[in-house]
Amino acid sequence: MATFAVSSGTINPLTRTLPLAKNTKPLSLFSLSISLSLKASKTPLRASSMSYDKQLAAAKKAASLAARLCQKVQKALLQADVQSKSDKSPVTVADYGSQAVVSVVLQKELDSASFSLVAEEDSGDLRKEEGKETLQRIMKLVNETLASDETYGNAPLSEEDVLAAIDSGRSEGGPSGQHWVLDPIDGTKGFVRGDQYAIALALLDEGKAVLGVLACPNLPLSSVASHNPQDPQEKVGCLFYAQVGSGTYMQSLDGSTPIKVHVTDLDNPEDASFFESFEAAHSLHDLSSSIAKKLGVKAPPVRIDSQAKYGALSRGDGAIYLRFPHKGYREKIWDHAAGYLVVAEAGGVVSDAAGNTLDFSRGRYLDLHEGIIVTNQKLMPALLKAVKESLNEKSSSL
Ligand SMILES: Nc1ncnc2c1ncn2[C@@H]1O[C@H](COP(=O)(O)OS(=O)(=O)O)[C@@H](OP(=O)(O)O)[C@H]1O
Ligand SMILES: [Mg+2]
Ligand SMILES: [Mg+2]
Ligand SMILES: [Mg+2]
Repeated sequence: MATFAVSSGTINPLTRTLPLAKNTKPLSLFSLSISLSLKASKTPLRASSMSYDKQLAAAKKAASLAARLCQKVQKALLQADVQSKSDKSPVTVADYGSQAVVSVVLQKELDSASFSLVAEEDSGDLRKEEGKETLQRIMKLVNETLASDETYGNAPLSEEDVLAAIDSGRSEGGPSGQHWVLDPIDGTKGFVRGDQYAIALALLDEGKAVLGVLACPNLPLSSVASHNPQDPQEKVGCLFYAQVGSGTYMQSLDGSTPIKVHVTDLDNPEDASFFESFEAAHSLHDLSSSIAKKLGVKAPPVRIDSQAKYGALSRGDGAIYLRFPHKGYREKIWDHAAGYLVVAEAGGVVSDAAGNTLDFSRGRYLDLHEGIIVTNQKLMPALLKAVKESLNEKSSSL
């Protein structure tokens, strides 16, 4: 079979063929949820007194398997794999496949009776006549991925199971109970370009983020500041994870010993570097550069896709992340919940442009003031001041 080279941010598709699933015997997700519901716990526990170790292990497994699926697709990416959703944003077989894998793994590993998932994708387009072929491909990918883990080897999912797994992400979330929050591929544009993307999974308990897992298959294990994309020896593939009150850890996606990570302790903004969206349509680059100038930041912006920015910042690759969407854009909780906890547990601060902490308890949207800013505790006061001044200048120039 032909192979693909993914190097220096470009993808060369050489084949349209993906391997067939090893197993074809269908297992209904319904029967799966019945058997798992018998294990459901009836005792609600409060966020502050809980350990989330079991959920964390399940989330790491789910995100790592989803990353495996995404890596396979990114290596073989075809234009035909990229569809446009009704809001014109791209979606690929990997976005759907990743969402299905995470949903199935979480339900298999944990109590499925109380399972609630707030996730980006839904199966609407896949249920249409023209979505049939794509659905077939997603089902094969999902089954191949699950079969690659020995625990799930013998029970392939049917098309209906895959559709149901994707649609389990329709929860509205909210302030009570536990809700998983998933972006199956954050940075789909980066994914399609062959650049950075992340599988971002968080758990909310009573409206607060208590777990955050970020799988970043293309992020170098060493700092992005010293990253050399020409170096074939350079290792990539990071898994960041955080549990409330327990710090943030990073390991390689192929399973190295985890190391505890911290945001930078820099206190001079002149020495800081800052991250922003790769896509200018997603964040006002002019505004970020005006803020950076006020702070005296000398380094040029580091533009990378997705919540990989939160991961990179949590280990001190850069000191500041600025995100100012164009007017009218409403942020979604899955674009920030996991990244928020990864940074907060590494000692960083994430707020809106007015200094308010992010509120994930209000449903699928994040309602906030103007934008999102992220840095360490020492730099935050100066950053807030620069943000306020730049926003005032911007509004008085309109
Ligand atoms: N107009 C607009 N403004 C702001 N943000 C938008 C906009 N459109 C999309 N999105 C969301 O941006 C997510 C990608 O995150 P980033 O901006 O960090 O990455 S990127 O550099 O743009 O690729 C991206 O996440 P994914 O859809 O999961 O890729 C979107 O949720
Ligand atoms: Mg999207
Ligand atoms: Mg996203
Ligand atoms: Mg996405």
